[in-house]
Amino acid sequence: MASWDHWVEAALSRLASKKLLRSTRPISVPLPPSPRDPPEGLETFDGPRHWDRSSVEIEIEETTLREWLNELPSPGGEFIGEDEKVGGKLLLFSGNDYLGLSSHPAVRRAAAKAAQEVGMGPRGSALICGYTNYHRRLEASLADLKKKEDCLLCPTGFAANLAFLSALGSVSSLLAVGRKPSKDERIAIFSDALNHASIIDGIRLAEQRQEAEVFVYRHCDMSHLNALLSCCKMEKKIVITDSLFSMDGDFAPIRKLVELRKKHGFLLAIDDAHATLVCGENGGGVPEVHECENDVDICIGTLSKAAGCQGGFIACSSNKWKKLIQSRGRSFIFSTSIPVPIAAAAHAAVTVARKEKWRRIAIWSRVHDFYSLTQLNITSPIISLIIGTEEAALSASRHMLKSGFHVTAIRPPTVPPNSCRLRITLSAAHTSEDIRRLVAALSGWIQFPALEQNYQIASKM
Ligand SMILES: Cc1ncc(COP(=O)(O)O)c(C=O)c1O
Repeated sequence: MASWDHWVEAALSRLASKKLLRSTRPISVPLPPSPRDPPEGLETFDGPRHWDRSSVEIEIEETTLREWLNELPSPGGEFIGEDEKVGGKLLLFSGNDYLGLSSHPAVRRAAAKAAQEVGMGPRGSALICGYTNYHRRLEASLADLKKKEDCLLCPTGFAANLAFLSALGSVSSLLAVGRKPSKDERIAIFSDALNHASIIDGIRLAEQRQEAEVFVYRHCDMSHLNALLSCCKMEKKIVITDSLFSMDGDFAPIRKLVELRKKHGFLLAIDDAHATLVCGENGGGVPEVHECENDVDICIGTLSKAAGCQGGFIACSSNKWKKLIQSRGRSFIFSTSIPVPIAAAAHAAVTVARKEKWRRIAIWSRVHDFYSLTQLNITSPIISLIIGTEEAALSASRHMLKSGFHVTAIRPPTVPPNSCRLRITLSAAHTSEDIRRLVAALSGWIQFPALEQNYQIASKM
């Protein structure tokens, strides 16, 4: 990484000489006198409580349910008849609040307290007036969680990927003083074929500005990646991948990526959006599971999933990257930073998630429950049941809705045509009984290996 250090340093000094080096301006928010003392400290619990259910139970009116059902195009055009009984409660299996933290008292209290004290600020981008101690504290806790030198908050996870990739591209422009970078001077970006849309858009931005050349490797195919890297004569290489793929629920082969990094000397950036707080003893994500935090240079994440809040972040191996991104990351610079109550709530969520380890144990037990009942080869709380055509996936989703489950059909452009699917997400707030009922409802639609096996055993008896 010595050469990357050198290139980033050179890019920073170019920025400084052009008076374009930016830094955030922490501000303190004056506190109005409080009518009564807020509860001391941060409250944590040793197991699920009644409020946890509110993150997976939703209620909708019968008319709304009917509207939902009728909105879905169906070949038969059928709708629920007047005499059909439809419960107004649905069990949610499509959210990303993996640990159920969005309803945690400490998270809600932190948001409410900050809103009472400060209001909804921050009224500007982080470079103008939208950067407070609340933001700084959250950045520090995320840097610590990810074992990185520093961290930069962004308005969303989507914005975080855009900011990182636009800043990355700027390295080649900044170094090619006063002209477009030649092909060899550009950044060679190697990207998994199933990376998240925000990575794709960030790459497109860099490509369009003629700052990068893009090499898309087949999904998780390390031989293909190795071959592409071996053929590439460009100097500034980076590999970027989702760590846990949002639509397929499989993991990137992180150990093999680390081996390839050693061999080819590229910069390794991962989008740990779905694994942060879900994977690893402390919730540090995929790098913590594989004890390779030091081999991952940039770890991007979001606070909108397991943290149950909102906002994105970029944890960087060195503060130089943070300086570069905050000076060149367009979606960071030109967007209002997250509101103070959200920053306060997210900080509480990260703290709670680290302390309440039972939540990680619970979600992985639900993954195991689902596996035991179906024998499907699943590896994470994201379960992708590929159905095929759009019509079939919509019918399956409608069937689940009628059975009391909110499970969405995922269609193009999110996934390729004819690989439409039901995407099921599990949460620590689900119970084993929820999973049993879910599988029973799904089995009216999908043939599971375990049920097939049971059927075969039963028919032989
Ligand atoms: C892998 C991945 N990265 C980034 C994002 C964007 O996160 P956010 O919702 O915070 O914009 C998502 C959200 O769907 C995602 O799945």
